[in-house]
Amino acid sequence: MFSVGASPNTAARTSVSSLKKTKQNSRVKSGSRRNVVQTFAKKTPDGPRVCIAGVTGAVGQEFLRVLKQRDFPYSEMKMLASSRSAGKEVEFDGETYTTEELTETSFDNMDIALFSAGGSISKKFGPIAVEKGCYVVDNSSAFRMTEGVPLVIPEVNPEAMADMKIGSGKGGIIANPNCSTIIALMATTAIQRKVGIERMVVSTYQAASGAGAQAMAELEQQTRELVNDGEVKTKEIFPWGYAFNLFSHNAPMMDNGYNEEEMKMVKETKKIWNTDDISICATCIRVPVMRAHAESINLTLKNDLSEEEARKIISEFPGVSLIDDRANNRFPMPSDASDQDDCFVGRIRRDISQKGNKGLELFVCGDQIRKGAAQNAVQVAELLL
Ligand SMILES: NC(=O)C1=CN([C@@H]2O[C@H](COP(=O)(O)OP(=O)(O)OC[C@H]3O[C@@H](n4cnc5c(N)ncnc54)[C@H](OP(=O)(O)O)[C@@H]3O)[C@@H](O)[C@H]2O)C=CC1
Ligand SMILES: N[C@@H](CC(=O)OP(=O)(O)O)C(=O)O
Repeated sequence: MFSVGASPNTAARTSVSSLKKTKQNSRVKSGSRRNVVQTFAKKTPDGPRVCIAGVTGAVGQEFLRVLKQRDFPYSEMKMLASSRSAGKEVEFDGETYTTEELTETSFDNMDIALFSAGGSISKKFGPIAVEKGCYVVDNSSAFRMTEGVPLVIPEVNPEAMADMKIGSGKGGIIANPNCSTIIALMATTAIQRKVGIERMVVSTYQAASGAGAQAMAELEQQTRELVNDGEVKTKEIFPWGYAFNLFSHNAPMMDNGYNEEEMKMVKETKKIWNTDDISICATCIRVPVMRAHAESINLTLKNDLSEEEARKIISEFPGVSLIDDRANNRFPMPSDASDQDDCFVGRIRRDISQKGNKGLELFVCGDQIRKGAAQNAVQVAELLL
């Protein structure tokens, strides 16, 4: 077993896997499966011109933090949101920017547009940006299943966008996968590569951040109300109480009894792994956690894999750290993953309900706004450089 440090936060950062790979500021090179550290300048005349559509939202704000933390090179930065936010000041990298209303001319002379303003905005403005020669990294689900649009987790399938580079004279759309999908595949891709996965059953425990900044504020408000007044009074985002409660994911329900979030996990996994030869089902639940998702994953493998080998290959995967300390009953928690780049995996064990060494159970936590959204998108943008 792997031991972890005394405090939860130390524990989160202490992992066997940290020895063999880079952490903060690591970059994944196209065509490579390992993180490679590179040093980029920040504001630099030959950097790309970057705009952020949805900068005032939970993901948009995280874009700014991630761009800065990863020293993303840029020559110009433009902040875009709805007309409600036009004129709002945004601080980035020591400069003050005025938020502009997103319009058709917003993408003139831009190289990269990071979109996180919802699917309808992406559908309307994504193609306009591309027409103007801009690369769109889209956080919404608008184009994820569109043929020809790469759906990329840089640690998993950078090759899907290998021919997309700034300076090529054309633009394009790259879709950022659904956050629950990203986190699940960070935990399981090493296993898929090594022995193949026949069946994957996922149960998620999803944070408020996945429903946006207002849902996070409502969870905080309801918690205060429950503690101070004994009842939930504010129900603007969800029709039921969220604090001290949990409920089936709020994505629209489909005819087959699964909701859209669950079906995204099924379809997106197949596209990212480029295979139909896998059975997947998911149950997605919203829990009263602020920003990191957790997922319990049950696998049926195509070939035998021991628990020890599984632990080894998962720990070696870039962007993954282990917290798997049975002696102290210490496994990944959302508080470990919040604000962290890595996804944390633990509870790696044989599924005793399956014969031989073909059944595996594991648990993963990842920050929904970070690796589940903004960080993954910025890593994708790095592949464009
Ligand atoms: N895995 C992933 O890739 C994830 C993707 N997402 C995607 O990102 C989107 C945003 O999520 P999140 O940040 O949590 O949501 P928020 O509700 O926190 O923010 C929404 C953002 O979109 C902007 N916006 C809304 N309407 C318009 C408009 N008409 N024109 C321009 N901008 C507009 C808002 O601007 P204003 O403040 O002015 O209203 C705000 O900046 C989601 O809808 C989803 O599509 C989210 C989480 C994970
Ligand atoms: N998956 C997010 C919501 C979201 O934004 O999903 P998508 O990017 O697939 O629309 C959640 O936790 O609810």
